[in-house]
Amino acid sequence: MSNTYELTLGPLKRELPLVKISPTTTIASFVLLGDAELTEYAAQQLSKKLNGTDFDYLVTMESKGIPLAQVLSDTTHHPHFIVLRKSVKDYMHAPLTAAVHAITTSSDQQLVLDGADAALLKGKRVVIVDDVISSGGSLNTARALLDQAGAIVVKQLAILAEGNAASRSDIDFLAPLPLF
Ligand SMILES: O=P(O)(O)OC[C@H]1O[C@H](OP(=O)(O)OP(=O)(O)O)[C@H](O)[C@@H]1O
Ligand SMILES: Nc1ncnc2[nH]cnc12
Repeated sequence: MSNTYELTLGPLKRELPLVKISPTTTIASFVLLGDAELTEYAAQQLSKKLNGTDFDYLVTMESKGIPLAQVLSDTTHHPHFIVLRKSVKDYMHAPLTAAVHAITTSSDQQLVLDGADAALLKGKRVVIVDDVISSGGSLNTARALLDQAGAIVVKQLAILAEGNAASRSDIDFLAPLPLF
């Protein structure tokens, strides 16, 4: 078996390294951080999926979602977006926290919504955006925090839907990504 998977996204091609993450699962590692060209292209394409969607804020998750949300924010003229962090910081005020299980991380993790951001999101229409949706664990936890804040999730976007996520009808994405 080759040790990379060729991802094609419109005119762009990337060789993703295959990485065994458990005895039964190998992923094609998609690390968006640092790939400005792909981030820009993906944001342009995802913005088309938001045509006609009325929303107040984009919400993403630390860390690989951040550059994508930044560019998408610019493209869609929504200058302020919200980041769910992976740890509590001393500068946060009354943060909301929830446990998260993502396919890439076996240890315990959490997602954190700063209380100031939670107050901002109350009653607001939000779009969740991430680089990859796989098990859906991160998305579920993000939704739980947004529910707690009283936000209304109107769309869920990702560049790639990995494994079974590609057959979900409640997310919009640009390409499937196989598991191996
Ligand atoms: O659907 P899931 O199984 O939850 O997987 C998707 C999540 O996994 C990745 O983040 P990761 O946990 O690798 O963290 P990072 O972005 O900080 O690298 C990705 O950016 C998603 O947030
Ligand atoms: N294939 C992948 N590469 C990087 N991060 C991921 N998170 C979930 N699936 C991933």
